[in-house]
Order: sequence, then structure tokens, then C-alpha cells
Amino acid sequence: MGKMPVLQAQHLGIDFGGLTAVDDFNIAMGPTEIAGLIGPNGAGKTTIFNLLTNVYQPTRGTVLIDGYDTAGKSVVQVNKMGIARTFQNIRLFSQMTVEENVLVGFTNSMSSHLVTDIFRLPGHWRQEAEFHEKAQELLGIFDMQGLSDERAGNLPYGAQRRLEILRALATHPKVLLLDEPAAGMNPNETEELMDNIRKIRDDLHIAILLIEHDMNLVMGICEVVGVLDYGKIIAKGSPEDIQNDPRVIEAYLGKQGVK
Ligand SMILES: Nc1ncnc2c1ncn2[C@@H]1O[C@H](COP(=O)(O)OP(=O)(O)OP(=O)(O)O)[C@@H](O)[C@H]1O
Repeated sequence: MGKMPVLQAQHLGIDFGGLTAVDDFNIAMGPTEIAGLIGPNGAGKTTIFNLLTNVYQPTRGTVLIDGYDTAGKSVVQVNKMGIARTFQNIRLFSQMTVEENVLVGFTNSMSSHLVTDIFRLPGHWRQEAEFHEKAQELLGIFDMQGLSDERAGNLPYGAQRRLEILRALATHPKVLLLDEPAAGMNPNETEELMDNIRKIRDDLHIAILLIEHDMNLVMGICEVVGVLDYGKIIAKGSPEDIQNDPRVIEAYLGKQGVK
């Protein structure tokens, strides 16, 4: 039998007043799977990320990370259980350096006195050196070591998005959720991002679930794609299956003019 899923959602749903934003969402992700979630604007994609990370408490259903139920856990606790995410809008600490932004990611897996050590007390050189090294290693994924001391806010847009991914990776997730990682990127940057997403999966052995409107990216790197429409999954399968599914073409791809 295959390995236990790292991320499982069962009959997950949420209502906002009278609106059912997500209903009966199910997923079981293998440890190194790359999956995509697509659907028209307002279909509920980001809401699913918010449910998976406990930003929203589900009205129905369960989420399991590595087999453990996330019910009642805080966002930080769920992150420690193994799920990390990026956001549609960049949320970096723009006044801090590139390396400091990565270090912030590490702090989530440390006890609070270690955080104090790193940021306030200069005595713990060995620890600092260790974290510096780890940060450099992560920055190396995107060849960003040379930018360590730049202020994050001064980086070009594409580099800021890459840094966000690294900061999420610094929390040592088993599952990485990427919310529109290619948004605002030019075709060359998107192509590079695709290689890097594969590289992250291969090198770090983690599962990646992504929301994306860029169909080249979705169809190019996802092994499984789920299509969401009005809060419900209307189709699920390989990129080929999805592209040929009449329901999908009607709900989404047709409107986008993608063949
Ligand atoms: N906190 C909230 N309160 C009320 N309604 C909400 C809330 N969050 C999301 N919704 C509603 O849930 C639905 C799904 O929104 P969501 O942002 O998840 O869609 P999406 O598929 O991510 O869209 P997009 O592709 O535009 O980002 C929308 O109708 C939205 O208005």
C-alpha cells in the first residue's frame, strides 16, 4: 500500500451566513505530490487554504496533517504540525533584510527563548551561525544568497514572491500551499518558477498544493488538478483529463480561452 497522506481533508465546508463558500471538499495528498486547485474567481480556492490552515474554522468536515486532526488548533500550531503557505498578496517584512525574513520563518519551529536569543542577545554565536547557514541554504534554492542583506522591500517583485516561498519553507513544512505563485510574473519568471517548484518537491520531499490562474503552470507541473466552481469540486484528475472535461471547459477553461 502507498504511504499515508500528508494532507487530508474530508467533507470540508464553510458557510458565511447564508453563503456556502466551500462544500464537501475532499483531498488526500501523497508525501511528494504536486496538486493544483483551479476555478473561476470567487469559487472558494483561497477559502480552502484558509480552512486547511485554520485561519477559518470549518463549519463541517475535518483536516488531517500527517494523520493528526487540526480541529481546535491555532494557525501557528497548524503550521508546526507541518503546513505552510504563501498568500495572494505579498506579506513580507519589507523593512527587514532578505535573510531576516527567512529567519522569521525558522522562529516558528523554535521555543520563544531561542527567538529572543537570535534577535536580541548577541551572545549565542554558534546558534546564530547555524541559523545563518540554514538561511543561506534555503536562499540557495532560488540563488538568492547574494541578496541576503538587501531590504526585502527593495527586491523586484518576482524576487519578493520567491522570498515568500522560502520564508514558508523555513518553517519545515510537510505540505506547502502556494496561492497564485505566478501572479504578476512574466513568462520567463513563470517558467523558472515551475522548475523551482519541482526542485523544492524533489530536494525537500514535500507535497505542494497550489492555486493558480496560469494554466501553463498548472498543466505543466501538477499531477492532479481539482476544479472548483461555486465552492464545490466539479472535476478532478490529471491535467489532460481536466482539459478535456466538458464541465470544466464550460465552468472555467472555456471562459479563459485556453485549449
Ligand atoms: N470572511 C468571509 N466572509 C464572507 N464571505 C467570504 C469570506 N471569505 C470568503 N468569502 C466568500 O467566499 C467565496 C469564495 O471566495 P474565495 O476568495 O475563496 O474565492 P477564490 O476562488 O479564491 O477567488 P479568487 O480566484 O478571486 O482569489 C466568495 O463568494 C467570497 O466572497
